[in-house]
Amino acid sequence: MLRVGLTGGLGSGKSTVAAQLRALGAQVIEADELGREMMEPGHAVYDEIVRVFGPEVVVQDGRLNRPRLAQMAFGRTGERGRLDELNAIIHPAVIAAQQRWMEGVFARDPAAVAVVESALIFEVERDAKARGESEGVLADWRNRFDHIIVLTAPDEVKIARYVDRIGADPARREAAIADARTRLARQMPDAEKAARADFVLENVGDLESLRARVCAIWERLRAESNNRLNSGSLK
Ligand SMILES: CC(C)(COP(=O)(O)OP(=O)(O)OC[C@H]1O[C@@H](n2cnc3c(N)ncnc32)[C@H](O)[C@@H]1O)[C@@H](O)C(=O)NCCC(=O)NCCS
Ligand SMILES: Nc1ncnc2c1ncn2[C@@H]1O[C@H](COP(=O)(O)OP(=O)(O)OP(=O)(O)O)[C@@H](O)[C@H]1O
Repeated sequence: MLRVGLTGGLGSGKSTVAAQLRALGAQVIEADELGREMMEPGHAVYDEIVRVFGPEVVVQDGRLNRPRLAQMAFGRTGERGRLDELNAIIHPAVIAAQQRWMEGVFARDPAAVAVVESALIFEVERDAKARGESEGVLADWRNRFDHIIVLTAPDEVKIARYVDRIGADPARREAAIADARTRLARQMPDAEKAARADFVLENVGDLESLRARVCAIWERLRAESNNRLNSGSLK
């Protein structure tokens, strides 16, 4: 068994690499997906968001108004926003769900390589400490992962990819770029992420070059997982 974190800033290529790893045989989960599930009506996280942010973040069908919540969380230009409050509600639940998912994967397949894709592996701990929470599930990402893969790219490349991916129409492009910059500003710079990584993938070339480097990393991860199983050194 091997627990791998796949991280990188917005638009760095995490989902792309996650899909490549999945095709090679990794078990992969996306933190964003877990977060989205928990933000659906019927979940405690949803209830807490509505309690803290008020009924204005709910639309008619009872689901959350994500653009409104994003505006409140990240703030309008020049405002601080309320992201810390939102993170404090969502992050502990998402990390706990990641842990449960990994336990399930390894129970089914002790040789599995389990990959958690998340933009915020390092930020979760940094932001929890800033809130004064130095104990608990968020405390140390090193306890949760055996290896970390970090994707990097210049901010302008990341922003362009993000804006293209969300399909912002030309009239909304400037606003989408500003939104991307606001989000990036709340993420750890690439150099700090890379300094904590076991594998750094600079994603500035074409997809084929990325895939070749992902394959090489995959071979090492798979071999290590098998070696651990064979030597009985399950953590
Ligand atoms: C504010 C919300 C409602 C905006 O939703 P929206 O659909 O517009 O964006 P989405 O969730 O798809 O995120 C898009 C990108 O924004 C960036 N981003 C999202 N949350 C954060 C955050 N807390 N800090 C920094 N960057 C973030 C990431 O790069 C992410 O890939 C949502 O992002 C959210 O609830 N964020 C806080 C919880 C969180 O950390 N989620 C991400 C991992 S669980
Ligand atoms: N090397 C590359 N060459 C060309 N396009 C790429 C490359 N890497 C990623 N992309 C494209 O850039 C966009 C963003 O990539 P992806 O969704 O994988 O990033 P992400 O880190 O998961 O983003 P987000 O944080 O916004 O969810 C996608 O449309 C993807 O197809």
